[in-house]
Amino acid sequence: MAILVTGGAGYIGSHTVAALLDRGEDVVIVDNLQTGHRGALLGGKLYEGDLRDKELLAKVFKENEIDAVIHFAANSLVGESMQNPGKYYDNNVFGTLCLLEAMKEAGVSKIVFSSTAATYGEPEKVPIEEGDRTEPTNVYGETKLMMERMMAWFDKVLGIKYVSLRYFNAAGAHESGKIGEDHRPESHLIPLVLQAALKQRAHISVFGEDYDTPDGTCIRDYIHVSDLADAHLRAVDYLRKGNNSDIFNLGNGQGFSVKQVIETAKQVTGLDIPVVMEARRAGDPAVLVASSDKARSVLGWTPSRTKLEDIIRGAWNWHQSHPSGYGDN
Ligand SMILES: O=c1ccn([C@@H]2O[C@H](COP(=O)(O)OP(=O)(O)O[C@H]3O[C@H](CO)[C@H](O)[C@H](O)[C@H]3O)[C@@H](O)[C@H]2O)c(=O)[nH]1
Repeated sequence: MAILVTGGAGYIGSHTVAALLDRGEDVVIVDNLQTGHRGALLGGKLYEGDLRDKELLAKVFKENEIDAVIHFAANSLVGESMQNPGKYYDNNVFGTLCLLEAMKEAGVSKIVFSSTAATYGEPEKVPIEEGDRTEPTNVYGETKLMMERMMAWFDKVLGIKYVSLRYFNAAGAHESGKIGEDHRPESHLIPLVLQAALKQRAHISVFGEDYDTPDGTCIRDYIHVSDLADAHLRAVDYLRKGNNSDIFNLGNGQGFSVKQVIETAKQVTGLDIPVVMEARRAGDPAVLVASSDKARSVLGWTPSRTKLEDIIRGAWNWHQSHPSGYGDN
């Protein structure tokens, strides 16, 4: 039996594919390679194409004995979603509908879903727990919440079981040094800081130092991408054992400020990183930190790469050895 990974050539998808291959799973990937990279795949059988292509999906389910799906394929840029909402409803929401319909047709009843802390919006308290209010403040978070709700109804009506994993700030790179983070354009803090260290950009901008936090900059929960990958494998096992659908936060449980990230990057790289203070970025909550107690107790998940310094060192190794990311692919 194989596991279908949609969006498997993306950042978190490719690390999950690597972890699945490591434990000997058969892996089938569907990726349209719009934001993913062929070079990020360390193995598996790739179908290059889009979830909204119903014929392609029918062919994938026909040609492979798929037992479970891990669903990453989506657009995930908050800023872009606020400029082009239709793109997010189409690719994320309609794409997920096509996938669930294809699963129904093929009789596949297990799906692990890549969700986000952006489903909560401005948190009502910190650390955030799964039962807390979900009121997204951007279209990206809204579409992910809609996708979760769609899965809940496909479970109630058709018995398709899901595990939704709400990640906080994915960071770091694979221990092998072969795969890492390559977004174009890059908008995430750690890769941007490291690109500034490599002199690929003139400086790192800090978006706001007047937040209600100890040093005035935003606090986020940075979680290693390989720890995230491990949680997906545990979620597949959880569903294979016949458990019920559920939602889990995935984070370190520890927050670091933008200034702490930059200081740590300076130490790890031993390089000067020019910093420019700028205005707040729209829609950034001051503090986002996860309670991952539920994932720990129910899935037995324990993140093992929790030191910010180690997370940044892994990312630095990747950036140094791949200064142009995956190059043209
Ligand atoms: O050049 C930059 C880039 C980011 N930041 C700051 O660094 C922090 C982290 O920003 P990222 O863009 O790296 O990450 P976000 O917290 O905005 O977003 C992440 O978490 C979101 C959930 O809240 C979504 O899941 C999203 O996809 C994911 O990247 C924020 O306070 C941001 O303002 C800067 O100061 N300068």
